[in-house]
Amino acid sequence: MSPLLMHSARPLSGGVGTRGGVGRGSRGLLSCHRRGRSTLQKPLISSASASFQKRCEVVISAASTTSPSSSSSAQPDMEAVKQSHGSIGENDENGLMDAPLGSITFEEFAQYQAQESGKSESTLSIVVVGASGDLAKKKIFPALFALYYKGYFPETFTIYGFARTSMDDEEFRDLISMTLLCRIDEAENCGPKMDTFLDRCHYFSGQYDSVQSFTQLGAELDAQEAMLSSTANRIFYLSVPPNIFTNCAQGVSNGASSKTGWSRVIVEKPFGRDTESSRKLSNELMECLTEDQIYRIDHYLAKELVDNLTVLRFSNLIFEPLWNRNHIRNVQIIFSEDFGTEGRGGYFDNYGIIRDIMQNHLLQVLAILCMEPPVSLDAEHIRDEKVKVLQSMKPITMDDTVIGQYKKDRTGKLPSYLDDDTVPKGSLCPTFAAVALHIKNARWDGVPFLMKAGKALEKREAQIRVQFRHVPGNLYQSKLGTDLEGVTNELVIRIQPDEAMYLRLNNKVPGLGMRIDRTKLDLSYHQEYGEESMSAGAYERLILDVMQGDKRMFIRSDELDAAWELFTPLLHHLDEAKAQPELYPYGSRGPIGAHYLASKYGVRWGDAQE
Ligand SMILES: NC(=O)C1=CN([C@@H]2O[C@H](COP(=O)(O)OP(=O)(O)OC[C@H]3O[C@@H](n4cnc5c(N)ncnc54)[C@H](OP(=O)(O)O)[C@@H]3O)[C@@H](O)[C@H]2O)C=CC1
Ligand SMILES: O=C1O[C@H](COP(=O)(O)O)[C@@H](O)[C@H](O)[C@H]1O
Repeated sequence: MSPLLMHSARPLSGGVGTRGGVGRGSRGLLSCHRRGRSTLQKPLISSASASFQKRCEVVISAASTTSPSSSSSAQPDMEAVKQSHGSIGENDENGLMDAPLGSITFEEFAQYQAQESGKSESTLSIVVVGASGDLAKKKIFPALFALYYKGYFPETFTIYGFARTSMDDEEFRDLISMTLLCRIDEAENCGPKMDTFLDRCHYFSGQYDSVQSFTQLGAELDAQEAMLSSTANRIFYLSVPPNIFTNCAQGVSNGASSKTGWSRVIVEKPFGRDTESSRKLSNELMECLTEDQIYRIDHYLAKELVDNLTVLRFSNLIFEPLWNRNHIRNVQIIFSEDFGTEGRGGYFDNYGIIRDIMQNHLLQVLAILCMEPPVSLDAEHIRDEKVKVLQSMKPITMDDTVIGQYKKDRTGKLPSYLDDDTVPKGSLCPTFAAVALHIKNARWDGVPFLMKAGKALEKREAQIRVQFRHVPGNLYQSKLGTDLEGVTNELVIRIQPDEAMYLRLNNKVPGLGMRIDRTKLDLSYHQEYGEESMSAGAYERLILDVMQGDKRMFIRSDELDAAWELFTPLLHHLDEAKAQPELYPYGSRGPIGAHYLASKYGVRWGDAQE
């Protein structure tokens, strides 16, 4: 049998609209996957299948009487496919070898058919690798659904979950449907949209270190996509533990990347444990992917108020002239969570709070806050400026570092870090850290950047506080008291919760006499923009950016390297010295050492004063 016949016969023998017969497990290549829920996918696939079947029959009958190259029926088809795909048999844009000239794959044929039937918009497939995991359930699938709900997906799209766990499509849909939400308006068509979305979700059980698994997945994707468009773009979201990133990237590159469009790979954090391991990981990824294809996620960059930092700084006249050592006394970047590492102790103990939060999320915030104005808003220009900030930072000293670990709360009801069964006995892993950072450049020389991050603290909060210098020769000094540093202007950017920006200033209390009050110019996002304004989650924003190829909010390899170069000596020193963390009670404000660190710079933590 000619290759043409072999390829063409596959879907026909699998049967249209059945589950089974083709590919893996219980799914058929052209299966409709629905039991009473589908509204959209079924007719689309059915009509594509019928038309496909008709075209195959023409080719098959022609091929069975004459050779494809001499067949009057088959010849125009082959030519048209060749024209629409360039030269079949040569390397395509992903460097993959296709079928030899003279044969035609089923996918190529179906692509041609899709093109013929007018489906010119490219289709998008998103594969979540590690789909059975915590992040996938909590963040990724809800974000994908929200994007679909809001109309950001192309008309045709396919979602695949990939993991080792054995599940069929229905079980997978049941699993992810638990966390899908209509955040905007529960009443507005949420149920039907959810059903349609779930219809497009499929599951593939495979091994992360098996190129064969990825090749099979690739073949399933080829088949799905071929019904929808002649151009298929693919996003692979690696939501797996970091030791499997490389295997997955190899699998994607060698077995599952798109043959007709782009393939992009989202890599979750952590990117290594230190400079060396991060470089190793980067090199391994670069062996199978190009930098262009890699999207290293830092979801803090997509938080609304972090995204707004460049707007605040570069579209308002009033801040930029003050944004330097002459006017700013110190900057604080604060992260706290009111829960411990419960359930994630195994992961966390290998990393600790500095690697988990500071080296990435908080340092990224600092880089945007301190960078020079970029040449443009282009991702490369912004990342160029961020790298310069990171490369201008002084090494962190132990004198400028405090580490802590939570113990039981005062009542003894809330557990200590060490009470977690997944944490090794006697672990010294810090769940809290505070550091003072310094930038050696003309703008920031002498300004301390105080950063602290902790788990199991009194509240969940992330904020930036820019404390300005006092007014020289202040005419109102007698009214303001002796602590002039305590009544300076302060710009507070509350990243979460209850997103807000406010400026602390001194103001006359209305009425007779002269009393001065420290008050706020307050922009509460909730009040100003309403609840809907905050409905876009960080993961939605990031996935949309990957769809659009916008890398502004993703970490470039040199940025990553500079971030590790800053923290690695400190991290190694803490490990080698077996530094003892200061214990603090669960639910408290953290170790007292953090307050001493701030006072060394004549500063008080702003969050402690509210
Ligand atoms: N969860 C969170 O809140 C956050 C997570 N991240 C990062 O996202 C990624 C995914 O996180 P999360 O979903 O929590 O991770 P999980 O531990 O839940 O792992 C995801 C999936 O990977 C597979 N897996 C787990 N351990 C192993 C292993 N040792 N060997 C092979 N496969 C394994 C499992 O799927 P199966 O067994 O079915 O193959 C699991 O469902 C990680 O890199 C994490 O650091 C980043 C920020 C927050
Ligand atoms: O990356 C991480 O972030 C979360 C905090 O993210 P948020 O968006 O909820 O503020 C943190 O809990 C986790 O330990 C860390 O890995």
